[in-house]
Amino acid sequence: MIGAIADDVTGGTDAAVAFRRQGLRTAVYFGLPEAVDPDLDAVVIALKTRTAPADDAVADSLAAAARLRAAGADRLYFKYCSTFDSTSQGNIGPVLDALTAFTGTDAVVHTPASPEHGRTAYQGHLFVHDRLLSDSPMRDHPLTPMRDANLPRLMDAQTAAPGSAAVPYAVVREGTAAIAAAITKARRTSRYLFPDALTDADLLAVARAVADEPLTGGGAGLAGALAAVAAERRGTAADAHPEPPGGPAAVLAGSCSARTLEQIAHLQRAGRPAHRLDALASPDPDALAATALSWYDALAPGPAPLVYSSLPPGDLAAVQDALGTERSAQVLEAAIARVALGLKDRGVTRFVCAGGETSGAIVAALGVDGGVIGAEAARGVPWIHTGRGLDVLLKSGNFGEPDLLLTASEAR
Ligand SMILES: Nc1ncnc2c1ncn2[C@@H]1O[C@H](COP(=O)(O)OP(=O)(O)O)[C@@H](O)[C@H]1O
Ligand SMILES: O=C(O)[C@@H](O)C(=O)COP(=O)(O)O
Repeated sequence: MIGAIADDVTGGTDAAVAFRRQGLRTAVYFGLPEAVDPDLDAVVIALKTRTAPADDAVADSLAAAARLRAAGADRLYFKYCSTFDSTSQGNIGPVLDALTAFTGTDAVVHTPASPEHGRTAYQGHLFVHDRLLSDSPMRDHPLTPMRDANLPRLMDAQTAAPGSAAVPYAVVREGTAAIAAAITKARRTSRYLFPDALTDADLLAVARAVADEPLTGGGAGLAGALAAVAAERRGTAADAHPEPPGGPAAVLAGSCSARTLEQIAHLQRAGRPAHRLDALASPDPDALAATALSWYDALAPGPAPLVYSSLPPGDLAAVQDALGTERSAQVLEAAIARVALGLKDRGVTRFVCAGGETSGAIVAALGVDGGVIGAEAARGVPWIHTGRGLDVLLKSGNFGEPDLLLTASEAR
């Protein structure tokens, strides 16, 4: 069994669907489950550790690792963001340091490269489509602004084991044997190795070289490639295509990522009713949620509404300057989570959520502890059928076409 630990819930569903696409029997859990079904091929435990204090992130990740190992996971995967979302305090470094000790390995091959999402790695640098990570909109992320694109340097700033190294593209292009030889040599001096990858074929060549390592990690790209190797070994058939769910819907957005802002604009141009949670007007989650729910109660029956806090970089900076980055995020996450609970009480069963931290707060409030992976509304963005009469779509900030929030919440 492959056991994956994801640092947020959107990343967890992205990894889970990458496993399931290859035909692996996969489950995703939000938070630490009481028990893990041992008859699965892949299990993802999605946590909310990306921006937590490093000690908490380490403790939660180790608890998840122990649970996965007890269920029979002989290989662990640490799923972090394809844009390497982290700060110099972590949490990718501290969590990988702890998992390295847990598994007793001496080197970890990991890469955020996910070519299907436009993330590629070349000469140890991470690109988002045609730009370096540090020139992409990720430089303005509210919690993890990414102002460097050099992966070994980013890693060295947050790990107790500096000396991270890239496996250059010239080696990756030669294929699995060359990659394996380079890893054997590099692991004598470096704990963390970042193979370059421009295509899914590159990731597959890397996956063949590391499929039996006790610990690997990165984005959904390498996770999917490892799943392809596992499926190949056991002759598993690729997955069928399930239908998206129906039911009363609402869109909840707390992501300030460029793509989410486009998707919100698209939704509003289509005439969807929208209400913004304004933390400057009232930095109180209860008051913000009460105002939003009164607005909802006054709506005439119609298409799924949007409740959001998302703002473009300049307006976002004004809120963060006034309230503090951490406090404004906490207030808005708590407010949107309370709105979700209120909407559930009012009969909404289909929640389209934008943003990883935001989605983590929403699933916790709804008491959703995981589910079955359903149809993909966009690449890496599957519906989760929770088995509690609720279906949730947890969209990573930067994923999906501009019309995703609109189409996913259409009447069905
Ligand atoms: N108007 C705002 N002011 C300050 N922080 C905000 C605002 N809107 C959203 N946030 C916070 O920004 C963070 C966005 O992160 P997240 O939900 O993970 O989105 P993404 O998937 O784009 O990274 C959340 O913590 C959210 O509460
Ligand atoms: O790898 C990715 O880009 C996503 O799976 C992911 O981790 C999503 O994080 P958010 O953008 O914070 O939602």
